[in-house]
Amino acid sequence: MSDYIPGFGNHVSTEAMAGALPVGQNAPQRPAFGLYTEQLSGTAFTAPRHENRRSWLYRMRPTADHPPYTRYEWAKRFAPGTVDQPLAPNRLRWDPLPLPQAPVDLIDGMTTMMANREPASLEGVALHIYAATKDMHGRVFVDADGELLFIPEQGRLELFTELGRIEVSPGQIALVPRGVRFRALLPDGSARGYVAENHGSLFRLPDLGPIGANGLANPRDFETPVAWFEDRDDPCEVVQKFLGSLWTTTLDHSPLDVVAWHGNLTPWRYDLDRFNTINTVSFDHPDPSIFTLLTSPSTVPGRANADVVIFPPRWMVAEHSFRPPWFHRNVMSEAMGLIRGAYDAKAEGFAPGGLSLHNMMSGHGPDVASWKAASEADLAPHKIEGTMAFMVESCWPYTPTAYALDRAQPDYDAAWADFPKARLPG
Ligand SMILES: O=C(O)Cc1cc(O)ccc1O
Ligand SMILES: [Fe+2]
Repeated sequence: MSDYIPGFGNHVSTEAMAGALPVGQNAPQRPAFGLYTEQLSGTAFTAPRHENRRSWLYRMRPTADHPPYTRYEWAKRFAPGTVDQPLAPNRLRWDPLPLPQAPVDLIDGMTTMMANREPASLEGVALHIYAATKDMHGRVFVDADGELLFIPEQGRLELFTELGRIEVSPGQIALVPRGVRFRALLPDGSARGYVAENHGSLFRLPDLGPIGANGLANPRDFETPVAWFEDRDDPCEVVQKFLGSLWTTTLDHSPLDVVAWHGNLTPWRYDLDRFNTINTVSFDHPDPSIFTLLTSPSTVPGRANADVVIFPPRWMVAEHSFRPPWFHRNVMSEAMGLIRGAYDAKAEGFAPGGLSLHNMMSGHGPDVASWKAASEADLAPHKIEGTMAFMVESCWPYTPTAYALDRAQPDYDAAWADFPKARLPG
């Protein structure tokens, strides 16, 4: 569908028409072909160089030329705000959302499940689930509140963005930067998956520390699309998420009209099967930070605004150890989803497309069946196959939306009921 340029955070130069990209400067007096120059900033102008992200866009019309936005009255489950009554410290889990019966596109098929902080604080993360059955026609979406990490679970997405076209399948993820307009098509007729909306510092690859220079998600496996544009003079609605609400305006042309661009603020996709999973070859279950794919640091060193962690197929070889996740209480808050297969800490009730929330300090870990099986297992090397779970772990506790809270599984606590009591000697 598109050509891609390998690498994470690289300074990319790409043009869909020869001669569109200025050479040796960003803002020529008269850009080629009468194009308009626009800088799109993902970090403050003055961010340290190694964190600074921006791209220069050369487009057929300036983004500035648009009528006023008014409230978008549809997509009632998208960004409705979270519940405002005190939140009980309960563990929560959700069954997958059904695909809509009627034709619904990605925008109207979005359900916000939980969020923390406010977008205006430039911190926090929201988790949405999309379930869509129709291409976006005659409209685009743009998120001023954060970058969007798409985690498909069913069906491919074609993301036609201002900076190029990305096809992403279940088992891959894709990122659309804050402020980049895009249209989503569903080549398989329907699609379902998760979106992590990051209001905080931009996702980056984690430091590897003693792991060394290689491992986990390797930079070369991220793919950025080459420039692509459409020259369309028919009406195009722009739906924008801004400060937690949805807004709409209509242009008389497609804003996907960027003929060339250069910079390091880019969309990308990544195949989760490329993740170089690292784990114990001796004993005990390492902290799940060993599986960090992306991190959005907070202002406190080592305490992430959001870590995106995956649990891929892997060999389990730990000796004399309880191999699945241990029981734990975490100062960080954990939202989890499942892309395929089963998760090794939950024998039942956590289905692909489902979601769970273990907020700050809530006791959780293996359910009774997983605990029993792992406690009695023969500890021969064993490969966990056909699975892909993920976690968006945040230092900020999540609050569900009213829609999500109403639909949480009623019996999730039963996952940890009826553990036999320890038998002390004497
Ligand atoms: O709760 C979970 O299932 C996520 C998780 C996985 C793991 O391997 C260790 C700790 C942890 O929170
Ligand atoms: Fe956990």
